[in-house]
This record gives sequence, structure tokens and C-alpha cells, in this order.
Amino acid sequence: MTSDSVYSGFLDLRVYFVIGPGHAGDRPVVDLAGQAAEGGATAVQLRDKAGDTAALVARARALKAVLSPLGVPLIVNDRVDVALAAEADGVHIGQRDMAAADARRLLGPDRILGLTVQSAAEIAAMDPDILDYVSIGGVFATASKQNPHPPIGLDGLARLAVAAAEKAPGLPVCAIAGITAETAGAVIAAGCDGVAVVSAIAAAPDPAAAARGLGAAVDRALGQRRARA
Ligand SMILES: Cc1ncc(COP(=O)(O)OP(=O)(O)O)c(N)n1
Ligand SMILES: Cc1ncsc1CCOP(=O)(O)O
Ligand SMILES: [Mg+2]
Repeated sequence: MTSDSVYSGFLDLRVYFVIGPGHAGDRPVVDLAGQAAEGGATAVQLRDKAGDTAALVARARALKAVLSPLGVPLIVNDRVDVALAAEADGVHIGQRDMAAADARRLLGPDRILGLTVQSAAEIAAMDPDILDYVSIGGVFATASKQNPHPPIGLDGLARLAVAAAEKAPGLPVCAIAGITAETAGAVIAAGCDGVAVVSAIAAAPDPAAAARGLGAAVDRALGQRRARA
């Protein structure tokens, strides 16, 4: 564990806010992330596909300074080097990013490593021993990212969540793409531990209230799932 990490080994993905300058409109990324965390976002990812490296490291450091006192981990999209430079809590990678084994070797054992999976084959191929979570998607249509694959929908999500649980029992699972407070409950009912969102928070007039609403929907659905188990 890095001395400044807020990650204690328990990863709470209930409301995972993905944010970067490309998603923030004219609002500062750090303000949006801080408001989301105040409203109950449980994890934040810096996703900046266009920024130069110096700006990325500076933004990651600024985010870390706001999120750490709130106990909310900062995860950097794609960039292991940026995460290490800014002493972020972890990294999220996809199938076209650095191999998970290389990312884990560079990050060491204590930082968070998350992986996008979009098919049963990708789940079969993943090594759960080096991952802290998987993100399944894209679930619904989204305007926040051009996805090469059609949305998998709730049925596809449920199938992949089962496959992930069979391959890696206990590995936290979230889902991404087009998720709102209205659909968050169904995503949890499909077998996920949390929802990853951009616009449900970033485009909301009150990001803290949006995060609170998502958290309430997720908690309600988790409670119903536990009651059924
Ligand atoms: C939580 C979460 N899930 C999925 C993604 C997508 O990652 P990736 O497939 O590598 O695509 P890019 O975001 O890098 O364009 C994510 N970033 N976060
Ligand atoms: C980063 C990413 N990866 C797959 S969809 C997506 C963006 C999801 O954004 P939104 O929550 O606005 O649909
Ligand atoms: Mg990526």
C-alpha cells in the first residue's frame, strides 16, 4: 500500500464517476469530481484521451488532493505512467491498452487495476489474480464514447456478469455506457456491484445530487438483491 493511498483493499464501485475535460463542458473537472464525491461517488476515474502528459499529471494530482480527504480513490484511465507520477490509487485499462500483466508489474501489488470486458471470450482470457475489478460494457447506447460494438443490453450484461462471477468469484464488477439513475437498479439486478457513469453526473445541473440519486438507486437494488439471496 502506498502511504498516501486511500485504497484499503475494499473497493466500493457503487457509484464510479468517469470524468475528464472531454466530458466536463465548461465546468472544471476537479470541481465536478469533488461535487460528485461530496454527493457519494465512491470512485473517480480521470479519463482524458487528448491531454498532454504534463497536464494529465497535474490534473491527476489536483484530483487526488480533493478526493483523498474524502476517502474516494482516484483511478487513471489508460496511463500507468500518469497514475504512478501522481500517486493515484489505480489504473483502468481496456483490451487495446497495455496488457494487464504489464500494468500490474509496473503498478506493484497495492494499486487498483481495473479491466474492461465486453465478451465471454475476454472474461475467459482475463487473469483475475492481478485485477481488482472488471467493468462490463457497453451496456446501453452512449454519446460519451464511440463504441465499436453494439450495446449488449441488460440480458447481455447479466450473461457476462455470471461469466465473471464464475471465473472470478468475489471480483467486483461494474457496468458502463448509458447508465442513468433510472436504469442503475436494473444494472445491479443483472449482477453488478456498481455503475460507472459519465453523463449521468457530468451533465447534471447538480452533480452532487446526481451522485446521491445514483447511490440511492444502487443501494436500493443491492438491498433487494440481498433480500432475495
Ligand atoms: C469503468 C470503466 N469501464 C470501461 C472503460 C472503457 O475503457 P477502454 O475500453 O479502455 O476505453 P477508453 O475509456 O480508454 O476509451 C473505462 N474507461 N472505465
Ligand atoms: C468510457 C466509456 N467506455 C465505454 S462507454 C464509456 C462512456 C460512458 O459514458 P456515459 O455514462 O455518459 O454513457
Ligand atoms: Mg482504455
